Amino acid sequence: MNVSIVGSGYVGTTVAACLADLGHEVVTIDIDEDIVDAINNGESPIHEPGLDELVAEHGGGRLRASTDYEEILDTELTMLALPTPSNDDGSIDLQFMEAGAASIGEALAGTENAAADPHLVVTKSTVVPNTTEDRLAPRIADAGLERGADFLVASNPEFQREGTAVADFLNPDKLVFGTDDDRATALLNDLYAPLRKAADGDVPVVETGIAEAEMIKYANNTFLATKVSLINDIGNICKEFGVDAYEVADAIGLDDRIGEQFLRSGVGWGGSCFPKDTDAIIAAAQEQGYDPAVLSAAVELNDAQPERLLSLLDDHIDVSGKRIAVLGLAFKPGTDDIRNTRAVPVIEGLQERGADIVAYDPVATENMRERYPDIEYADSAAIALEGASGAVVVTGWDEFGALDAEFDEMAAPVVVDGRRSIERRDGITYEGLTW
Ligand SMILES: NC(=O)c1ccc[n+]([C@@H]2O[C@H](COP(=O)([O-])OP(=O)(O)OC[C@H]3O[C@@H](n4cnc5c(N)ncnc54)[C@H](O)[C@@H]3O)[C@@H](O)[C@H]2O)c1
Ligand SMILES: O=c1ccn([C@@H]2O[C@H](COP(=O)(O)OP(=O)(O)O[C@H]3O[C@H](CO)[C@@H](O)[C@H](O)[C@H]3O)[C@@H](O)[C@H]2O)c(=O)[nH]1
Repeated sequence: MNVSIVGSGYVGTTVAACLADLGHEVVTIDIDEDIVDAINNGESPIHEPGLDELVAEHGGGRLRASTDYEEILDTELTMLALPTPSNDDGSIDLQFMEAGAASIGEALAGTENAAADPHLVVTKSTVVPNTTEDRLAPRIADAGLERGADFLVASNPEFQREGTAVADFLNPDKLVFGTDDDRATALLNDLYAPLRKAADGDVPVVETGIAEAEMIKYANNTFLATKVSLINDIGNICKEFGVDAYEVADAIGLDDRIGEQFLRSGVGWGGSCFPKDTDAIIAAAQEQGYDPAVLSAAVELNDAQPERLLSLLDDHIDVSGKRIAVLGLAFKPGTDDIRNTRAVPVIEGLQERGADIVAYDPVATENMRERYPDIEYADSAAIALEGASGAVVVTGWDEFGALDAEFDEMAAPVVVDGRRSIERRDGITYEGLTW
């Protein structure tokens, strides 16, 4: 199939490279010329395991990039993989999606191709229910196009995670096709046929309505975010009783109804998706007159975990004027992404207390330096710990688990672990956030 993808960021580039690898001819359209040049030169514009190889193999061949929306005319379907950030009040900002939809409409309207099959426009981005229907289809139609005759719309949300995006896309738990027209469903089936054939096991396909598909994405993300907040709530209770929350989590995870994943308690969830998507669906629900109490509580609890971490440090030392090591800056291990990382409230809490911060992360230092140029960055965890009067673990990088003699170099070995990365041991004052 000939496929176009508007927006060549994390999702657009990963999906494009994987679809090219599965045999489709794919073109991505982005306003960023550096991204376009990189892809055409066979270089991945983003860091994701496995993506470099796919872009190197297909870039400039079955995978191309362009700044020109006219490219979509040679394709049967176009995916919208544009950003859906938050407005100041947490609600979804649809300006990029509406601009992209309008550009698609203008490109399609410029053709003499009225006799051809209608072009399918698929919402890949995460959008609140009814966005495709109420906000995107009308923008496409604004160019003088008729829905059903000139174009169709569908929703096909994406569930990939950062750090495992390629593997997640190629072996998904499920595919969700939100459509209101059999022709759209047929095109999505054709698009994913090679993936379903190549996947490790059976891939269930959920055929549903467009708004249902949009909501499935929010239900998925907010369920997982709330699961982490719930285990954090349970973990905070455990800490009060001197009970090990990880032993408790391992045990309840054996119950299939609970499941073992997303039960790691600690300093909370961050990243480019959970915080923004939780805020967006809460705001959208409130606009409809419904206040989602559990989701709001999940956010409130998540916002409080970094301060709990710091108050455990306060129990042992007055950090004012002291050198304090922050271990881990990325929002999770395996990425250099610092969007909504819990390291930000931790750093700001330490700054408010007058601490002298030294931060370390194996890959996210440069990103954090742009945001906080004035704090000290160490080249290794060992250097960060040297002379420090306290350390906090914010990201669960495996290498922190191997630290040992390095603690002997601290001025006062107080360690507060927000990710259960480090084992309790003699010679250090150790506090686990929930154990
Ligand atoms: N990042 C993830 O892991 C992930 C996973 C699942 C779903 N999502 C969702 O996918 C969507 C995209 O997220 P992302 O992380 O890929 O975003 P991103 O910011 O990495 O990429 C978006 C791209 O769109 C380009 N762009 C902006 N305006 C444009 C326009 N008018 N025309 C063409 N290109 C334009 C930007 O230059 C950028 O390269 C969001 O809704 C997000 O919530 C993200
Ligand atoms: O037991 C756990 C699991 C996760 N987290 C935290 O939760 C956040 C999110 O982690 P993860 O879900 O692995 O990362 P993302 O790449 O943000 O992926 C989520 O967001 C994407 C964008 O919508 C979705 O596509 C994915 O399915 C969804 O998992 C991170 O800060 C983790 O540290 C915990 O604290 N404890």
